[in-house]
Order: sequence, then C-alpha cells, then structure tokens
Amino acid sequence: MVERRTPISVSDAVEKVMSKKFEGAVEWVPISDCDGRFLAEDIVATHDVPHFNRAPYDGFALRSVDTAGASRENPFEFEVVEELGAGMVPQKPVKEDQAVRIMTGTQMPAECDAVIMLELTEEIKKDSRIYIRFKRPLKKGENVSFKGEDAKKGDVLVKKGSMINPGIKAVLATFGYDKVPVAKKPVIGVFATGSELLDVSEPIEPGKIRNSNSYMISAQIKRAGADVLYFGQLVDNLEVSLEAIRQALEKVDLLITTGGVSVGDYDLLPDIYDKLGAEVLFNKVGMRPGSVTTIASLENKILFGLSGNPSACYVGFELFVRPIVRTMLFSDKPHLQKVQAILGADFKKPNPFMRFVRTKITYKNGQLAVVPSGMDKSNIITSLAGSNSLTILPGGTRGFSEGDTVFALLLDDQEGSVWPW
Ligand SMILES: Nc1nc2c(c(=O)[nH]1)N[C@H]1C(S)=C(S)[C@@H](COP(=O)(O)OP(=O)(O)OC[C@H]3O[C@@H](n4cnc5c(N)ncnc54)[C@H](O)[C@@H]3O)O[C@H]1N2
Ligand code: MOO
Ligand SMILES: [Mg+2]
Repeated sequence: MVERRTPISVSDAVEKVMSKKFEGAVEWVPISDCDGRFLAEDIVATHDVPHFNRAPYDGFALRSVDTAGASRENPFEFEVVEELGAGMVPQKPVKEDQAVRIMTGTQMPAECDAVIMLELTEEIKKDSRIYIRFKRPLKKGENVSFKGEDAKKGDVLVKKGSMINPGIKAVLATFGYDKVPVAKKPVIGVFATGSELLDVSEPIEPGKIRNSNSYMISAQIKRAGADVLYFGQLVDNLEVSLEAIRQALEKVDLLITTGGVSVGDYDLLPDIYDKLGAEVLFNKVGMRPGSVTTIASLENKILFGLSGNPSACYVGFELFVRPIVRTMLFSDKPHLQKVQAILGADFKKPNPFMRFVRTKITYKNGQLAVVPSGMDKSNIITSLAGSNSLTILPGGTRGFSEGDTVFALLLDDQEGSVWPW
C-alpha cells in the first residue's frame, strides 16, 4: 500500500521551517573583500559628513553681507587675501570686503558664508595686490556645502542585513571601516541522489542523465549568500546513503539533498530520516512544483529534502532554504520580494495546488508584466534559464488569463520581503 501524504499549505510549510531558529555569526573582513557580503551591524555615522563647512565650487569665499548692492552697473572689488586648495585650512581671518581664493572641497574660512564661482569673477592686479571684480550679491549660505549636510553623527545610515553594494562601500570607507563586520557565510551541504546520475563531465548513456541539480543548487546557495559544501552523488543504496548523510551532518548546519523524497521504491530519504531519528516537519506541500518537498529537523540542524525534479528542486530552495540563509545573514526581510504584475499570457492549467510558475518579469507600458519562461512541468530544466521570477497562481481556480493581476517573487532581488508576503 502506497503511503498517503497529507499536504500542508505553503504558508504553514514556510512557518514550520522558520520556527526553527537560526542565528548568524559575525566576522570581520578587509573592506576590499566585503563586496556582496551582508552587514552584521547597523552602520551609524560616527561623525558629521562633511565634518567641516566646505566650498562645493572653485571660486572665492567671502562674507555675503559685504556683497549687498553689487550689480552690473555697480560691480564690487574685493581683495584676495589667501589662496586655499583642498586639504588646506584657512590661516588668516577674512575681513570686510576681502575674499579668499578657494577650491572645491576646501574648508571654508570661519568668517565666510558664501562662495562666488570663478566664472562670475574677473581678476585684477593693482599695486601687486590681487582683487576680484563681481557684479551680483550673494545670499548667506550660497554655494556652501554645510557640515553634516550629508550625514549627522548618530544617524543610522545602513541597516544590518543589507548586502554591501558599491554605495554602501563608499559609506564604510567614509567612516573608516578598514575592516567590516559581516555575517559569516553559513555552510550548506549538498548531496545529489539517484543511480541514474552522471557527472557533468561524463557522456550521456541510455537511461542516465547528467546531474544538473547540484550545480543549480550550488548557484542558488551562492546567490542567497552562503557557501556550498558539496558531498557528491549518492547511488540509491540505503546503508551507503545513510552513512554518508550521517557523516555530512557533522560538518554543516543545513543539509540539502535532491531526489528520493517521493514514494518510489528507490526514494530513500523517508527511511533515512526515520533511521536518523529526525523529526519530519512535513513531507507534502500544496504547491506545484515541489509538492514532495520534505523538511526534517535533527537536533539543531535542518535537512532539506528537495525534489529530484529540477524545477521542483529550484522552487523548494527559494521558498524554504533561502529565508533561513538570509536570516543567518541578519536580514529582517529574508523572503523573496513579492511584487504585483500583470500576466502577459493565458495560463489555463487548473490545479488544486498553488503554482509557482517560472516567469520572466519585465516592464511593459510602465507596469511589471510576467510571462512564463518556458514549459511549466516540474521535470523541466530549460524554463529555469530564462526565469527571473516565480509567479504565484493560487490553487483551486480554473486558470488565469492574460491581463490578470498576479503576484510574483523576484529571484535576483536583494531587498527581500517580510513574512507573510
Ligand atoms: N506515485 C507517485 N509518483 C510521484 C509522485 C507522487 O506523488 N506519487 N510525485 C511526483 C512528483 S510531484 C515529483 S516532484 C517527483 C519527485 O521525485 P523525487 O523527489 O523522489 O526525485 P527522484 O524520484 O529521485 O527524481 C525525480 C526526477 O528528477 C530527476 N533527477 C533527480 N536528481 C537529479 C539531479 N541531480 N539532476 C537532474 N535531474 C535529477 C530524476 O532522474 C527523475 O527524473 O516524483 C513524482 N512521482
Ligand atoms: O512535487 Mo512535484 O514537483 O509537484 O511535480
Ligand atoms: Mg522519486
């Protein structure tokens, strides 16, 4: 008698996995190596930026009060008493009707509150002194980049859990982070299972296929921000597989297997969970693809039994493994970002289960639009290649039509979503 499994809803399944609390750890890496890593602390401004008033243009710093009344008909002449380049600090006090030649980025003399651009002045030499002539008044604060205008000491500038991008790196350098606190990358073990599997380097032969899932999952693990520990392919032998999985579990927090979770004679994972004494959280989810996704916990570890079918395996990873990884990377939005989009093609297949259709999302007439990126069966590989989103089609309907409003999960996004989506 074949085992009958009771499916649980996708949201119950996600919640069961997320109820297993995983915490991240911190490590410090040189700033030059922090690209793409996830911040382990909020970045707080430790000083004002800029930390002094400065000139945003090459020109002349002066006291705006002295410029009142300057006009084309009545040009003013001020003596230039000092010349300052960026990095220099003013040495002389600036008095009434005096100016200082100043370059972009230079600290303003304390007495000055405006800068007139070089192009608006004419230089005159008289009695070996230099003067500028200009024909307009300046307002207080005109052309001054003020202390603290970019950031004020104490401002929280970047939240913990953010993926470090070039802009965040600029902020880190501004505040002197030669070493950056980042989340340690969780290490995730991967096994492919199935006696039909050939390695990528082997020629195809009758009845066998190349193992594509372990390469796909490894790439998903890296995209999520973790490291892969690949343990290889397991043939369908219970004792060998059990021992390999038992040993691997000692080296990782999370272990992914692909294949062998359904009800076939060689689907060994259910037995393996049993023999390990792992608690199966669920072994059937009301979703397509990936209904056979099985997740078990053993002590403080999680075993993700993803489907062998490539698209089912892919979806299972994004829904259940990614949020755990992102939680360990300190994200408070660990789930895939959900957006609203217009369905760009009919999707008439009815299904009692919630569907996650591999789709390509693009902008069309100012709106997000999704179209399937290929065939929608769980054993299909090629539709994954062009997919940048999973479109959620709720179950229990007669299908969907072009123009319907739907929700899609973004696969390449770094922003994420809180739960529930
Ligand atoms: N009687 C039933 N049969 C099946 C059911 C069911 O409920 N009752 N569920 C079907 C669904 S849905 C799925 S999904 C699959 C899941 O199967 P398994 O997770 O047990 O995976 P396998 O049987 O090992 O393999 C399925 C399929 O995927 C290929 N595969 C496996 N590993 C890889 C890999 N590393 N790279 C590429 N392709 C891989 C494998 O050759 C099979 O074709 O079960 C249905 N059956
Ligand atoms: O679990 Mo299967 O992928 O639903 O087709
Ligand atoms: Mg099977």
